[in-house]
Amino acid sequence: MIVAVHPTALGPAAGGLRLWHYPDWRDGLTDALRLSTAMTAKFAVAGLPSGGGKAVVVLPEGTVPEPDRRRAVLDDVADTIESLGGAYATGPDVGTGSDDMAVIGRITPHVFCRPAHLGGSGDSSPHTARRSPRCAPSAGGCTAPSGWTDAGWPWPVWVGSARASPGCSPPRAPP
Ligand SMILES: NC(=O)c1ccc[n+]([C@@H]2O[C@H](COP(=O)([O-])OP(=O)(O)OC[C@H]3O[C@@H](n4cnc5c(N)ncnc54)[C@H](O)[C@@H]3O)[C@@H](O)[C@H]2O)c1
Ligand SMILES: CC(C)[C@H](N)C(=O)O
Repeated sequence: MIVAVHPTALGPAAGGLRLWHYPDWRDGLTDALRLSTAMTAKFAVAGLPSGGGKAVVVLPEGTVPEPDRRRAVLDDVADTIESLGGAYATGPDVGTGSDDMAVIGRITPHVFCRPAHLGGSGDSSPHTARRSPRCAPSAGGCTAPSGWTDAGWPWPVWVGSARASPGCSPPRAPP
């Protein structure tokens, strides 16, 4: 398990927990460092007083942990986060979701996106899915064409459990 805390100058670090397969644990380390840096940029763009962070649990290729084992792993993650005393808070990411945050939240308060019925902010994936089509042109190095809307995407976008509405008309090519 790797927890990467980028800067905390503006506030405690936050970023999701990635539970994913890597050929080697060092690949997970590289991912955690890369993604924590990206979280810093995301918070800066949003004007939020947080630093970037990321947690990665490296699963061996081709393995799927049994429920008991998965639960034990989440407990270990929670213990580690709790030991950091609030310097880092986690949330969902690839391989984890709100229910996993509920498990972590039994051990540490430094977790977000727990299910709404437990008092958390709920699943972040619908919001992410809805906005992803808008971000895609920027990520590709071009700007969105004028008239681009959240619905202006010709194929469904999945993030976690959520699906963004497929577009009613295909986006035009960027100028
Ligand atoms: N879930 C959220 O609330 C949230 C919020 C912000 C950003 N994100 C970002 O959205 C992206 C997707 O996250 P998610 O929550 O949908 O994860 P998820 O675990 O629900 O889904 C990830 C999917 O990607 C597939 N995948 C992983 N590695 C792949 C590869 N190398 N090639 C092809 N497919 C691969 C997996 O099989 C899985 O179907 C991530 O980059 C995550 O950081 C998620
Ligand atoms: C929930 C949030 C931290 C998300 N995983 C992200 O990468 O932005």
